[in-house]
Amino acid sequence: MTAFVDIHDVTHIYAGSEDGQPAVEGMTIKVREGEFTAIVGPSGCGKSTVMKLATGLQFPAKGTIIVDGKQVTAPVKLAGMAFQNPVMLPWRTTLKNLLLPLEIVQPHRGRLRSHRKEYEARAEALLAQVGLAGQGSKFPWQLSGGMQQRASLCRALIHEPKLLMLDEPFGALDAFTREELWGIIRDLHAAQRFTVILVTHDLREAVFLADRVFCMSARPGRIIAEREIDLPRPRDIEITYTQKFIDIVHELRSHIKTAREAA
Ligand SMILES: Nc1ncnc2c1ncn2[C@@H]1O[C@H](COP(=O)(O)OP(=O)(O)OP(=O)(O)O)[C@@H](O)[C@H]1O
Repeated sequence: MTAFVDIHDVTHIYAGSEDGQPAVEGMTIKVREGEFTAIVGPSGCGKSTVMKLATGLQFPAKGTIIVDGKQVTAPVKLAGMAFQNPVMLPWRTTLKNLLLPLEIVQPHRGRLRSHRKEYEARAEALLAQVGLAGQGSKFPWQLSGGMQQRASLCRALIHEPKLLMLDEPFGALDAFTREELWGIIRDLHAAQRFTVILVTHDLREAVFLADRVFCMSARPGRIIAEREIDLPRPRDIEITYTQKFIDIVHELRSHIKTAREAA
């Protein structure tokens, strides 16, 4: 398989680590272009570390990381990211928060001033896609938590990244809002076919959204199981009540249980 994200035999020790133990050890993950993958595992097993390594925010002590055919030696520009906390700047409107990555990432930074209207139209179109049409002029504190999280997804996608990294993006939301956002990210992925790596504690979320789920061991994290999710697409929420879906969730749960017990 030609991997779009190729993490090969990676070991990482944080410079500030008190015990000098690796956060991840011998970690190998290969993600195909356009694939939606999820990473699950016990708390502290190194899921967020994998995200930081794949996007060039940390560099491994051992092993190689290749994204889109290039070894990662600096922050990866073709990635967009969204986290559990949407972290919007309160003094900027939602639209201006969306445009923020463009003020940082080249070549958009150079083009932004002369092509502002084009970029604003792209931001408005993204807001419409996530059900926030016409909300761009509001400040983030005028939006609900779920609306802010949708806006943060738009911000992650504004520079049309080939890779979307999602670190527990729905973790702080109530169950109904979370499921609503599953539908939104599913539709964005179906329309734009970017590659996704989603870190989540929610096994139902992983199975609902992903083409493949990786299970990690307890720290130092490595992959202990990989599960192809062969449920048909498009998936809607009804699928979460089917026996096949429930069986896959149970299977993943048993891997996590084993990993926790081995810790
Ligand atoms: N900047 C850092 N400096 C030192 N140690 C760190 C740093 N960031 C993370 N760690 C340690 O590395 C290990 C893995 O952390 P990481 O955040 O990747 O785990 P996680 O699986 O995402 O955790 P959780 O599920 O609780 O969000 C943990 O033991 C953590 O304490």
